[in-house]
Amino acid sequence: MVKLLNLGRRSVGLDDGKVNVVCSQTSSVTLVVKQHEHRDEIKKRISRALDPEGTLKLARTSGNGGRRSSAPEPRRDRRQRAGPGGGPAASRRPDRPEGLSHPPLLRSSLHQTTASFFFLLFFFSRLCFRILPPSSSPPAVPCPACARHAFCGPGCLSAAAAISHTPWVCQALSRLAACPLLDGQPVERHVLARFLIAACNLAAVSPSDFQLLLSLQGREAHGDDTVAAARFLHSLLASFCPPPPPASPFPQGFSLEMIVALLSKDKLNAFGLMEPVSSRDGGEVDGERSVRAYGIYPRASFFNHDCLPNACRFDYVDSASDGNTDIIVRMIHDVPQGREIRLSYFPVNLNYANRQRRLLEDYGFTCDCDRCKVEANWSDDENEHDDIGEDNDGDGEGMDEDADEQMSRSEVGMAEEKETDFPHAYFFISSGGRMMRRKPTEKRIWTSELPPNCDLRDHVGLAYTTWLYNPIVLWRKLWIAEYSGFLCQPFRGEKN
Ligand SMILES: C[S@@+](CC[C@H](N)C(=O)[O-])C[C@H]1O[C@@H](n2cnc3c(N)ncnc32)[C@H](O)[C@@H]1O
Repeated sequence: MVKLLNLGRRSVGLDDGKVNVVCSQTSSVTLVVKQHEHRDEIKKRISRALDPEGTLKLARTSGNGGRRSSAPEPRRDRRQRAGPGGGPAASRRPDRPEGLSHPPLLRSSLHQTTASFFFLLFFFSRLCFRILPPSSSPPAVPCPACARHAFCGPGCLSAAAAISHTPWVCQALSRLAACPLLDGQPVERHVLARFLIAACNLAAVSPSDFQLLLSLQGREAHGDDTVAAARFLHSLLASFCPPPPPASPFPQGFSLEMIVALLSKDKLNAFGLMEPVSSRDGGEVDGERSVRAYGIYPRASFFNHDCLPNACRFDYVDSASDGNTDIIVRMIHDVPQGREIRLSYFPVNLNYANRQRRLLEDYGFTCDCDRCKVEANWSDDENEHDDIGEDNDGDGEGMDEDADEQMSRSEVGMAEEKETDFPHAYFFISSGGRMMRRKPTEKRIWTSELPPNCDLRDHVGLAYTTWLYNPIVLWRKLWIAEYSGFLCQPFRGEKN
């Protein structure tokens, strides 16, 4: 499920000629799904994906069309280690058991799609992906059939048995674990094999959700790596996988073409859910954080990328509340009416060259966002300082979370001198170069007083929860200063 919250002060309006997914429940959010291509296909996809009861409507913009909301990023934090995607009422997966029900916010209007499926875990519960308790009570509940996979409780186990850890999946994963063909293969291929098992299961358990998965962007393999991986996985599945479940529309298993398409969809659309910041024994995770699971959120996959995004997504996988695998997309700042809402597919601190390379390799496009237009003209030296520390993947490892506080006044001054280079930006900082670029009108960004009665604990907590991989943390301090008004708005009771 995708929750969309606008914490800004103005509602976001609509714009003629764009496809908008509109939520009639939240009154203050509109996300414009701006398709770069395949406009008609996207419209069809959206109408297929939405609630036929009409709580969500596909709306053509009509002037001031009221206040709406919609959904699509993948934060496309796909196979990134450490550091980096509601469905049709007609195709719901079985009701989730007590404790795993849908969250109250948008509950009735943004149904969790059954096509949000996940894979991969070690110390995490197989269905909800919460971290498992070390050995204390309540104990983790192992799968009675394979004992390899554990769940955080009986409810989680029984839901998984009907959805994602069906007897077929259980058998397939057990065979996969014992399959010598995977020895010595990169982790990526292990993960992709699990993804294909999950997809094969989805096709049998929920054919309509599988169709939804197929409707996501991505058909062809970008690059030789994907083709080679697809060939390998095709023969791997054929040799070790049990025959597809009887209900499967693919009685012979996936064809090579289907595998290529699925890998491509995964590559373009999967969101990574990161390991917690703390390890299981309570200490800090040493070194890189890994991804604990990937999820494909069909609606969230409508988000396009921007290197200076105006929204970001959060997850709260270890929270005790229901819907812990929901993605929450929050506006970073107010945006003018009609502006497309975009996320960054990776941490924003990557420099121009690395961003372009990654977008081309992973997502198949060249970015010409406003930030890229500006940075394309920067000298190599300027761009070099843009990545965080030594970590060229930009996942933020080792970053001092208070780096932004440490910027000296002279550095602020230097940044001010350059601000005309970057007129559209609210702010952008990089801890490597300790540079800050500010919106020209915000002269007192560092000294703004927070309004009285402003309880920042939740907000700071949110930022901390995700600081290693979420761009917003880079901006946390600035954000608080500049947008203290919106930070003071209540979170409407949802607790994550
Ligand atoms: C997850 S999809 C985003 C939604 C997609 N536009 C759709 O219609 O489903 C990712 C793909 O969208 C396109 N895309 C996303 N952001 C873009 C951008 N800033 N410029 C050009 N294409 C972009 C690329 O083709 C990318 O591989």
